[in-house]
Amino acid sequence: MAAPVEEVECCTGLTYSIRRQARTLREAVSEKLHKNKEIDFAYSKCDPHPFPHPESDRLEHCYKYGAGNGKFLPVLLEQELGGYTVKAKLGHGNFASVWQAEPANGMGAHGHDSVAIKVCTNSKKDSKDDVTEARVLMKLGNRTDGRGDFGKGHIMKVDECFRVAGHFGDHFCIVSEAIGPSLDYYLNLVQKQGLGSFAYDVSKKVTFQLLSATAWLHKAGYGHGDIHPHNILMKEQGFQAGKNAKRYLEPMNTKPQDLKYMPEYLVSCIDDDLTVRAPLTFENCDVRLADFGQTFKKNHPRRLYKMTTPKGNRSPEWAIKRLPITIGIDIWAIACIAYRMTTGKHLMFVEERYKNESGKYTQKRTKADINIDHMPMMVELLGTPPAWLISKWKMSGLPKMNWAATSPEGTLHERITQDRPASMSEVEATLFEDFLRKALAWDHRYRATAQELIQHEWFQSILSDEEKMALAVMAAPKECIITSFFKRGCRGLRSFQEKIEALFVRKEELEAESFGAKESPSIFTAELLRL
Ligand SMILES: Nc1ncnc2c1ncn2[C@@H]1O[C@H](COP(=O)(O)OP(=O)(O)OP(=O)(O)O)[C@@H](O)[C@H]1O
Repeated sequence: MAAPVEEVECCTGLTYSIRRQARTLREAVSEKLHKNKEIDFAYSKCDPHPFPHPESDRLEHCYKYGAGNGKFLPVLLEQELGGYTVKAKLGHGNFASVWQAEPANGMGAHGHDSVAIKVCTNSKKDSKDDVTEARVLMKLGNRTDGRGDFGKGHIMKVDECFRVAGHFGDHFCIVSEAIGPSLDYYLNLVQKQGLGSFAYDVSKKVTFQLLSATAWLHKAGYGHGDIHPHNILMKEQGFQAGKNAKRYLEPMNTKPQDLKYMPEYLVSCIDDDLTVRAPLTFENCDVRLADFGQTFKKNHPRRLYKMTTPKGNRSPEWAIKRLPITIGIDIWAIACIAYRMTTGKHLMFVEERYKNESGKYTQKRTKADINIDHMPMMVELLGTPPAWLISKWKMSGLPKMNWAATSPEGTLHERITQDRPASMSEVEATLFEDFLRKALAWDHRYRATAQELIQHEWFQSILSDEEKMALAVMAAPKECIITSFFKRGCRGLRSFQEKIEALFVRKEELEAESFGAKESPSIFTAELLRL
């Protein structure tokens, strides 16, 4: 008779029963560790917020200071920071606090009398990303696409970087021009004013500028990876942060052992105050794409350890296993933002935290839990995904769907009809739907590129003659542009000698701009032979 399974020895020399016990023990330990981790996490996050704000919890939490990794540098107003004097707080995110500062002795090296200093957290892992962010932004600042750099002006520029010593290691600081409030500020402002959404042409213009910045960025070989309203800043001439209030810390709000690492007070930032600004207008809206902390090379898959993009703006690639994260995630996020600006409603909204019985937000939801809500929402809105994606659906742990019953078109059309602003005509609504469908293609390989989307008819009504011309140049094949560039160089010249010289000058100019390296030699020869 065969021996009972428990008694059989496996290749490790242990009986199955011992292995099973060991596994149970391991699982119990890991569960306990996980629970402890959660309790610790929940403990710090669920501490009473030092100053619960009536509208938001935008004041950073005390746990962002204490001992450890990933903590902020305590900064106070009027403090000296790398040759600048801190004047006001501009905002904070998960990985940095941002301060408006003035050069300690007059005008700064880059001609700005007021700058924004992004003081990054002390974590080594984050610091690597911050250095990457600064390096990429500096590199982008020096890059040209040789076609007039359409869209580059809407990308934030970096002036300089330095490091400051903190309690637990160095903090990397990035100095840039102080730009203005974030798009999120204006979205909250229109909500508060009861307008619901931006004026229709304003939302179109912001989307267009955002797409042109993204098109330039993608052409330069990078994806942004974290496009959301907090990271889209609206340029304001002579921008000054609004009044900052000092909120003095009380010991009861902080852990006693962390007290010595806390700043004396926290500073409320501009985004808290929704009373100081007028809404955006078509004339004054000027986008700057900021926060390149998650930027990635176009052809390299993204690292996933630090994701801050609002979950509702994430593309299906985030949830479906073994799909590459490409620059298509930027396009998806922009489409979601465009919908919110135009209609005042979220295209897809998922709760990022659990709520307790009294309706208060508590811990963060897990990624899997969020996907279970988010993905069926996508199906309902955009219709049935392609067959290959359905085959990956199940292994990605997503909820079972009755694919036969899902509508192939989805409810996007009905949603637009229901949510569209009164100023959007029937024709415009059709164009808007077409724009969204192209940007929200399930398959990232068939999703429209930023370059294609800025040429979309939906934008035609708001484009200036200059912009139309720039778009035509971008759309023209490289060969045509180079040929006309050589031809223009010889225009009006009579002598053979002058024409040859002009062609050589143009050739050198092209080489200097490293534009059309492949095409220009043959076109140059052809033009030379034509003389
Ligand atoms: N140059 C600037 N001018 C004006 N305000 C700025 C500037 N840079 C950043 N801010 C403000 O500071 C906030 C936080 O900055 P940023 O998004 O770069 O921080 P982060 O920690 O990397 O954020 P995230 O958590 O999104 O990764 C922004 O939402 C914006 O309001």
